[in-house]
Amino acid sequence: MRIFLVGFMGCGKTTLGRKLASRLSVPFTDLDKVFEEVTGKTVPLYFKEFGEDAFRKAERDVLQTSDFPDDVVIATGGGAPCYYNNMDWMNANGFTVYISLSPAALAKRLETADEERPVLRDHKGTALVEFIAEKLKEREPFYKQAHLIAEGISLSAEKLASAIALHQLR
Ligand SMILES: Nc1ncnc2c1ncn2[C@@H]1O[C@H](COP(=O)(O)OP(=O)(O)O)[C@@H](O)[C@H]1O
Ligand SMILES: O=C(O)C1=C[C@@H](OP(=O)(O)O)[C@@H](O)[C@H](O)C1
Ligand SMILES: [Mg+2]
Repeated sequence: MRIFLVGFMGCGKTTLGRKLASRLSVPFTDLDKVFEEVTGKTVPLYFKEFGEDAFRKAERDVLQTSDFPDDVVIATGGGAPCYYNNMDWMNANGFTVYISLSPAALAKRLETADEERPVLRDHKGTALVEFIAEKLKEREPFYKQAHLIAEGISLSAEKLASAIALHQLR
């Protein structure tokens, strides 16, 4: 099965995706990493040089022209489902899982995360929570189109694997 993990920055797509893939004994792919391989630039550098609109176009092309294996776990970038027809495309080309987390929980993780996320700019503290809450409101209608919604607090790869297996049996 081709599993796409979607959700806001910091919900754990990359971290959990790697563990889930290992648990299912399938390869793991991170869309941000594929993006960097294809374009030859890191995501923050691409943002800086070409801006967000160009990044979204390139991200769509990378997603929709990648030759993903049939069995794979793919961690997407937090904005990917919300631009162009990417969410429909993922729903048609795999099984999608939204890892859902509250703005406060996301902020707690993102405040300390060292990976550079240009979309967050330099928001910190309560401004960060407010920024996330606003952005999540815009993005959640897309995330919620996923085949499965998983609560991200204390979510393990084992729990996620079981939830996916259960959903497949329905
Ligand atoms: N289950 C978890 N509990 C606590 N912190 C986590 C958990 N999963 C990820 N993190 C931390 O949150 C940050 C963002 O995780 P990451 O996997 O990069 O999220 P995403 O790919 O969704 O943006 C990282 O610093 C990571 O160590
Ligand atoms: O939410 C976003 O708009 C983005 C999320 C990032 O991925 P993560 O969700 O893995 O941080 C990365 O694609 C880029 O910085 C933009
Ligand atoms: Mg990630």
